[in-house]
Amino acid sequence: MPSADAAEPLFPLVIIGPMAAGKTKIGRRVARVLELPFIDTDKRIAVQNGPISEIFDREGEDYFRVLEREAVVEALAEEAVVSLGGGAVLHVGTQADLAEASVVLLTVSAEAVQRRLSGSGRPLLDAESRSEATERWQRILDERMPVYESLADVRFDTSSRPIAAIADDIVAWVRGRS
Ligand SMILES: Nc1ncnc2c1ncn2[C@@H]1O[C@H](COP(=O)(O)OP(=O)(O)OP(=O)(O)O)[C@@H](O)[C@H]1O
Ligand SMILES: O=C(O)C1=C[C@@H](O)[C@@H](O)[C@H](O)C1
Ligand SMILES: [Mg+2]
Repeated sequence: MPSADAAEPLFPLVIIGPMAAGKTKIGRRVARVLELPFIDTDKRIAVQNGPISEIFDREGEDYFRVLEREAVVEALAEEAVVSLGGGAVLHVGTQADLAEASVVLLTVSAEAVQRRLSGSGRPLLDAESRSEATERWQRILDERMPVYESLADVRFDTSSRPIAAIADDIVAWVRGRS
């Protein structure tokens, strides 16, 4: 993981990590505390194109990734807190763009995530049971973790602490860099 460099621009502040790590909830709170706009790329895609699960069903994952890349490019041009979809970091262009941003990785244990995985529009985790969804989540995480780690400037685990406390830690980290 690269070390913090005070000369780097602070914003956008980008939140990455696996599904249900808390990117949306924690990112929104960080933005509120920093008095910055908040952008969630999944939410933007859904507002413009309909629910993500329907995009996957209708057009397939590759089409979703094209929409996602467009949403990421647009979001990263803004001085904002930006939460990315879990797989957005797979795009090589996004990987290059994140080298210029402040990147926070949120992690979560499989035990904690299992409690968070209700049947809520995550097409890659569609499964008969919560335990099967958690197994899928773990397999996807194992594949992506090296990418997340290579892009992150700092990481916070969300398994066992309240959203507000984690958001405060992120804000303190950001303020410590400026
Ligand atoms: N620190 C936490 N402690 C307990 N529950 C949490 C915590 N952070 C997030 N959650 C809960 O986990 C669920 C997923 O959070 P959130 O939607 O923010 O995750 P995400 O990383 O944006 O997931 P997605 O893959 O859907 O984009 C929500 O129900 C949220 O309330
Ligand atoms: O991890 C992923 O690949 C995904 C995560 C979600 O945030 C959504 O972007 C979508 O369901 C795909
Ligand atoms: Mg989210």
